[in-house]
Amino acid sequence: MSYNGRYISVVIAASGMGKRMNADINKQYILLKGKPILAYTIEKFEKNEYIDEIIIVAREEEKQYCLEEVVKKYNFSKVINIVSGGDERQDSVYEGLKAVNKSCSIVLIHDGVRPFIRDVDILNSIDAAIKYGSSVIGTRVKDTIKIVDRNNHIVDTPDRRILWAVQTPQTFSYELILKAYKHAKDEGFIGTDDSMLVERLGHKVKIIEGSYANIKITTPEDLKLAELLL
Ligand SMILES: Nc1ccn([C@@H]2O[C@H](COP(=O)(O)OP(=O)(O)OP(=O)(O)O)[C@@H](O)[C@H]2O)c(=O)n1
Ligand SMILES: C[C@](O)(CO)[C@H](O)COP(=O)(O)O
Repeated sequence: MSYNGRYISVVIAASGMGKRMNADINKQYILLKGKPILAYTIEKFEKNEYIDEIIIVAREEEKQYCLEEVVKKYNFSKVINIVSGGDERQDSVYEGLKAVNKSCSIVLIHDGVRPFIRDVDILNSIDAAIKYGSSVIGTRVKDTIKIVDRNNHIVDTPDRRILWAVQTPQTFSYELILKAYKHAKDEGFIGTDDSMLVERLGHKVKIIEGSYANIKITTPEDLKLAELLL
């Protein structure tokens, strides 16, 4: 364990309510081939030799379920803490970041509902975060993207060669991401990913090309795709 003497932590955000999934249970606990989505996700980091610890962020009322039905059931020994999340993903991740080990040097932030992350992407994101201070896994946009106005009239067609769709993990020097989260909190800024908070500090974030299979399970169609990918 550990990467060239650096202590590597992972914060897995699993405190959402899955409104777009519209299922009976929160989507991170939906079973795929009998196993919760969240368990597939944790397993990727549990088995990665460079990861030292995993912090799960769960809804307060689901913490016990998460402990019994995911962490204990699948013997995840690297999960050292399950902390309560907040209203927004950003609030949840912040709680996770505050709970990492004091020795943490690099932290990966990952969505609990992205179970198809590959080992190579985890490794590349750690390498890039060590080199540049921050990294984000993403893919080149395949479609042509349009910018539209309030009436859904197209106002611009940006050059596709400079467009990327970003995923997680988003990986940072611990000191930098904590500073970015504190800054965003002080300013009342809510971003849609972690990188935005670091970008706001004026820091350049490195994009690493990942895989289109690293989907975020969001809507019912994604469950069908996930079953195929398994
Ligand atoms: N307050 C929140 C909201 C989201 N998440 C987590 O962030 C990840 C990505 O968010 P998303 O796919 O948007 O999940 P939900 O918020 O659950 O979905 P929805 O927006 O459809 O309600 C998920 O693993 C989710 O559990 C979180 O930890 N805390
Ligand atoms: C962080 C993220 O995974 C990047 O794609 C995503 O922004 C989180 O969830 P969202 O609520 O669907 O934006």
